[in-house]
Amino acid sequence: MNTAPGRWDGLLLGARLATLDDDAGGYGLVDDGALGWRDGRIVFAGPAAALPGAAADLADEVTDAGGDLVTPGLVDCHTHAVFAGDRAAEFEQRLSGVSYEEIARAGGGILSTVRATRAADAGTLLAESLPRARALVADGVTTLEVKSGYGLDFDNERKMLCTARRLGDALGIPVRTTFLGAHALPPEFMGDADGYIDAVRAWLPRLHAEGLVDAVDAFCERIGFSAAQTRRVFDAARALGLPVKLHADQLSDGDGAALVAEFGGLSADHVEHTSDAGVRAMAAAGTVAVLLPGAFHVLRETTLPPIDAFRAHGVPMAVATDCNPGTSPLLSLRQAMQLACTHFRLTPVEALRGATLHAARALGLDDRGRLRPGLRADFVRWRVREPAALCYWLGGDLAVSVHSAGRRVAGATPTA
Ligand SMILES: N=CN[C@@H](CCC(=O)O)C(=O)O
Ligand SMILES: [Zn+2]
Repeated sequence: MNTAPGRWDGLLLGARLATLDDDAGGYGLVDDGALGWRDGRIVFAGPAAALPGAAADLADEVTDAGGDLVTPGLVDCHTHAVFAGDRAAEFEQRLSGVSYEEIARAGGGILSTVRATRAADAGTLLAESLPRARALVADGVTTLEVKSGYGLDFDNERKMLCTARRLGDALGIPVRTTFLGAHALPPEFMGDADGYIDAVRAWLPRLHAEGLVDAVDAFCERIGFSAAQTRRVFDAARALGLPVKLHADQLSDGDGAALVAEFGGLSADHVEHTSDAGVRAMAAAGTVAVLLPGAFHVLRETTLPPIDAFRAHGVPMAVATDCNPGTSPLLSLRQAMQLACTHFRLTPVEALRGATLHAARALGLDDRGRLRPGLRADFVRWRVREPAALCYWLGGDLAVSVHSAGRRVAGATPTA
């Protein structure tokens, strides 16, 4: 039953609900739908005709959605949205023919953002990061993951993770923090990657003790860290009971997907070069494939992730922005969904499920990503009717209002 005792905080009527609460992989569409919530949780999601009483008797605030599409709030499950500076000059350099790997090997790339992020004080870092996070929320994001990885020493990794938490407080949405100490080798450890991994392993319990770490990640790649080094980071995470995820097989097949699956990881991210064996390992472990078409697009990659194999083996596919200053300066998860459709040939329903329930799963969260009684009242009212329109428009201002735990965090007032 959808009903619950007591008055609800809010009720949206006349909505075209895409509940995504459909085990067959559909939109779970409900025309002339109603969505009710109380104390931050959904209490009703279904046909208005099935409401247990007159709207005015049920809820304190009743809004007519006028036929607008209403979806679960979007979940951006892979970002590096906290950083200082930008890399526009590097973009220009890459367009003239220099590759991302060449720039990285010459001390640019990630390390140039490390220099800028280390130089920024906490207030500056927050001030620079907030507009990016605000843009993501304005386009429908109600849960945001943010990684560290541009500090690469204890104090600066801590500064990044604290800033990520402050972003959530400022915007009124949950922010999930991922410790990515093993993102790049900082200059002070040049020639001693194993020594750096020792340091990362030592920082992790201290950061975790402060409640700053929800998951642990690494960049397993020829310009990042080896499988053996990644394994040592994962061992440290496991010792603390922390879940792992991995930047896996982005530029080459390094067996990253199989490695993170071996640790029962939440997700393998990028996965352009993942082998069939890697896909099978992910399927067996229940590891989500996080697709990052923004980085694929900006780097003008040509090797597609094994989408058909993920489908065939039932590996859930999430879609995220990978918002970062180097490979994916992307400030809209809807735009990432669009790129996932055009570049990776996801269907619009796969893209929407990928940016909601599968993304939630990639963060280990099962209380959001669908419109269902009992789950968080995270939802977006859009000024379109067709769910496919979310992937169809390139840019634009489509969100009428964005709600986190029932509270409006972006867009017009609920009655607008
Ligand atoms: N691949 C590694 N990390 C980021 C890029 C970070 C950067 O270039 O600053 C990514 O997910 O694409
Ligand atoms: Zn990333």
